[in-house]
Amino acid sequence: MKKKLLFIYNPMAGKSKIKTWLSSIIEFFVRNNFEVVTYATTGKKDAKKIVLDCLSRDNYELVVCSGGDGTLNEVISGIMNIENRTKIGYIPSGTTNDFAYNLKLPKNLPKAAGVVLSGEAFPCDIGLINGEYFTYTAAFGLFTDTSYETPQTTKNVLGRMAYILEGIKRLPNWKSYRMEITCDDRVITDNFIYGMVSNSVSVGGFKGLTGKDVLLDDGLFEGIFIKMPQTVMDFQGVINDLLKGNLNSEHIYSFPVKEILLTSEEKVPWSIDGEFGGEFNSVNITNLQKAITIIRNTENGRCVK
Ligand SMILES: Nc1ncnc2c1ncn2[C@@H]1O[C@H](COP(=O)(O)OP(=O)(O)OP(=O)(O)O)[C@@H](O)[C@H]1O
Repeated sequence: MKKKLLFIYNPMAGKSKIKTWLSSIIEFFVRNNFEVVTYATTGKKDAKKIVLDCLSRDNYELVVCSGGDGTLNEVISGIMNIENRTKIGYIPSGTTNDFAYNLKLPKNLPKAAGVVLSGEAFPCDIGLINGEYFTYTAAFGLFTDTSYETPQTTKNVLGRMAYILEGIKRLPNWKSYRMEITCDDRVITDNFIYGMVSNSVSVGGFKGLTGKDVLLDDGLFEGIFIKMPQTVMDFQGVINDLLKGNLNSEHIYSFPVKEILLTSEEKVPWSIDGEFGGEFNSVNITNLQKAITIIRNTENGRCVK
């Protein structure tokens, strides 16, 4: 008997590359003895709704999604609400595809489809921020709004360059947030231009920002909080620290996070997996260890181009 595979793709993600490969990817799964149920997403939260609808009606061996980090987030959020969490396969076809680096997935879409069937099932941590799930990052401050305010039409034409151009536009408008951060027995009060709780070697397309100790299943996130520079020297210090990967300095707080509380008088806008996550005075983030099973590439232990 054929096994069932639910395939959800965002036709507008990235430069719409999935449209070129759609038929051959479906044929590949069918040739490998899967009955493929396919849905194209039509807008925000659609992928989550499809997962909830389909998985409440039928049993699936695999849920495969294709799109960017936003689509993956929606699929995972749907799976997190199901009792028997189905295994997830991912074919990255978005603009940045940060999370795909962690799974060492090929950029070539048919090859990534191959990994869905040949890779290893990996239990991966998931984050919970004020009741919403995130796959790899929750962040506030400098440049985080570029990820959700860059128009999809510009991303379709320019790819990642669209984010960079939006980021440059925002450079003159630095803003800091006064926050109290409580994590384990540490309480910090300071003015921050940027903060991030993440589980990824790549954030916003930049690799290495989160340090060298990123493990996706250790029950811990990496917390990084950059203080507001007071002088030009401070500003240079922040840039130098980031370039050198020196995350524990007089300019930057960095520590592992199992659970963290951030409070502020002013409402702070958050980006969750690159999408707008809401504005909050109080944010509670928890690591849900090994909450989902996702397929990763094991071929030579590296990203295949
Ligand atoms: N048919 C559609 N038209 C427009 N937007 C859509 C459609 N389907 C889904 N979306 C929304 O598009 C948003 C962005 O999608 P996604 O993250 O997959 O691609 P991306 O932004 O190009 O890539 P990345 O997040 O890796 O930078 C998501 O919020 C998703 O809900």
